[in-house]
Amino acid sequence: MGALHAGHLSLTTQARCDNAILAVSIFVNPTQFGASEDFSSYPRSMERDLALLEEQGADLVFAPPPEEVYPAGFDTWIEPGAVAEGQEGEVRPGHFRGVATVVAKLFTIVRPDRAYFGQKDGQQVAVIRRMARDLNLGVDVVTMPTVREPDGLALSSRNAYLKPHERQAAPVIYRALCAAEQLWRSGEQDALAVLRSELLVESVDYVRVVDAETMVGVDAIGEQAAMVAVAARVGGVRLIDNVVLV
Ligand SMILES: Nc1ncnc2c1ncn2[C@@H]1O[C@H](COP(=O)(O)OP(=O)(O)OP(=O)(O)O)[C@@H](O)[C@H]1O
Ligand SMILES: CC(C)(CO)[C@@H](O)C(=O)[O-]
Ligand code: BAL
Repeated sequence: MGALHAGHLSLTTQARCDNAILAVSIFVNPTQFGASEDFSSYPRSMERDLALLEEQGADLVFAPPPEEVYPAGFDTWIEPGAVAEGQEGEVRPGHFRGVATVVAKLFTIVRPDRAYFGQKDGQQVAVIRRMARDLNLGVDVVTMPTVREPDGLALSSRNAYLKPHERQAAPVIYRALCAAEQLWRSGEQDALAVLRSELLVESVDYVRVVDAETMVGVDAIGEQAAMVAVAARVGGVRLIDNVVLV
């Protein structure tokens, strides 16, 4: 969505390496924001973003105005299924409908062979993978690892909202996820026990152990990869993060 940081640039660097042509979209998509969310205040830095993408060797930047993506009378939506019901989908009703619809439009306009998304938004990439498969979109969805600050905080455009003391507190989210991962590595299969470990961070919207592909909650962590997902408010800022247990 723009306000580029090293997390975004990890996607463009990999895409640049894998493909002859690199297209990047910068679009703060109004339909994935709830009425009381931060659409109008969301960080925007188009000139800086364009300079960074030029450095990255992008061939094309698609940065349409909202009315080009949603002209008057626009009224067709993609409604993802169960994969979008929990976690972010539960706290942000309609969010994944907006994400799926705009990503389907971007895929249709740009017609990429491969599309790159970050694991930081773990449910988002699961929703997009499911959509690409279910609708035979012919796009190979590539997931890139979460890029972090040295203290573990996942890079996010919304980190810019953190006040200094909140920025200091925010790495607790990743520390808690690491503690859960360690508990699992030490042989704990009980998903609830993993959850209980240390995931009592600031003000928690949710903390879940889900199947990493379907996003459906699991009781025991078995053969299938599981994702421990957290959304928490640090001060006024809502942050998400996750680790995958494989
Ligand atoms: N720290 C990160 N590591 C890897 N990929 C990331 C990271 N942060 C964002 N991305 C990915 O970059 C793409 C664009 O994300 P987006 O523009 O929403 O950025 P963001 O920084 O996650 O914003 P916000 O957290 O404010 O929603 C998404 O695929 C997202 O998962
Ligand atoms: C997938 C996406 C481009 C849809 O607007 C956005 O949610 C993002 O940048 O993560
Ligand atoms: N990075 C996911 C986009 C959003 O929070 O709306």
